[in-house]
Amino acid sequence: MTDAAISIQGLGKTYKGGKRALDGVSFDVPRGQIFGLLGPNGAGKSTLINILAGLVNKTEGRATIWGFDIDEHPRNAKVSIGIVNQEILFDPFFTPVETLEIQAGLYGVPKGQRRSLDLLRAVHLEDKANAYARTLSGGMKRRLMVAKAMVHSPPVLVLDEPTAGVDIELRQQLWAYVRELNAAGVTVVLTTHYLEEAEELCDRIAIINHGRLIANEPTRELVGRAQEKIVAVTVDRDVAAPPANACFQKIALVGDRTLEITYDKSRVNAGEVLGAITAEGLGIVDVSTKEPDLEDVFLSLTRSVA
Ligand SMILES: Nc1ncnc2c1ncn2[C@@H]1O[C@H](COP(=O)(O)OP(=O)(O)OP(=O)(O)O)[C@@H](O)[C@H]1O
Repeated sequence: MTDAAISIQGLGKTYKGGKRALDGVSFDVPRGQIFGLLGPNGAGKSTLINILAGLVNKTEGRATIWGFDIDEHPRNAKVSIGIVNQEILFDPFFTPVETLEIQAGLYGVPKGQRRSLDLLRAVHLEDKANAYARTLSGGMKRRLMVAKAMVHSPPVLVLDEPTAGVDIELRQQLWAYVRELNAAGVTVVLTTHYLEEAEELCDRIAIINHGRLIANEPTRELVGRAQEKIVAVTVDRDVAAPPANACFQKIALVGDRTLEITYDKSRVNAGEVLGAITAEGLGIVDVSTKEPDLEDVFLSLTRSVA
């Protein structure tokens, strides 16, 4: 028995035809977190989620959901998780409220315990409760998919690329709802290509590339791992050409008096960089630094193991 919301050990998948989609992937999703699963297209994220959903058979390894092994206790594992897939799947001739009632029926939720209207309210679809689902916009359908995944009140919710094709306003609404669910105790796993969102939303991030896990850390530590740092230095006189120095990785003149310097923070510190400027006889008037964002980290990690 594990305390993790999801625990994956040595998970592997080789598709018929020989494609190795997952290779020895192990990680835990701690309970109560918003956990980001990132990776480039084709990295294996959907395969992993489909294994958890019981839609794809793994070839090796183990996975537990809320302590239930997906092979030994598949029913308990299944009711512990709600999954929102990339594809929008529901019958267009049912209304949202009917869609949720049918789904609750499939999960054996007794009528008295169903909360279809509450769920529709939470995803801002209460005024569409009785409209035909096929008349909903793309964003509304996606929100209905989230509500559908929550009918059996699972402790873990997985969202596979939930905001692909959703406009910014709806995306914000969806994230607000994800945060509310998480605040109410639901562990959330999401895959996304929007790195800045993962950075903003997720407590912890795992990165998969070519079927292998290449990072699994608290978001803040992951961001801190970017080694490149940029400092913009404004000096007290016009500079004709940027000075060269071994501690600069790159230097560019971005105005008559502003130099943008990229340095490797594992090798030199900001003091040495500024010292190299003053050693050129230039006075420093202003300094600003740019923190690396997740995009930088992601690119440097995926590049280094490609
Ligand atoms: N049913 C299948 N049969 C054979 N190969 C498959 C199958 N499904 C996926 N693959 C391959 O396995 C690899 C991983 O695919 P997967 O869909 O898991 O990646 P992903 O990270 O979810 O990508 P995306 O973000 O594009 O959805 C890819 O090379 C894909 O082509």
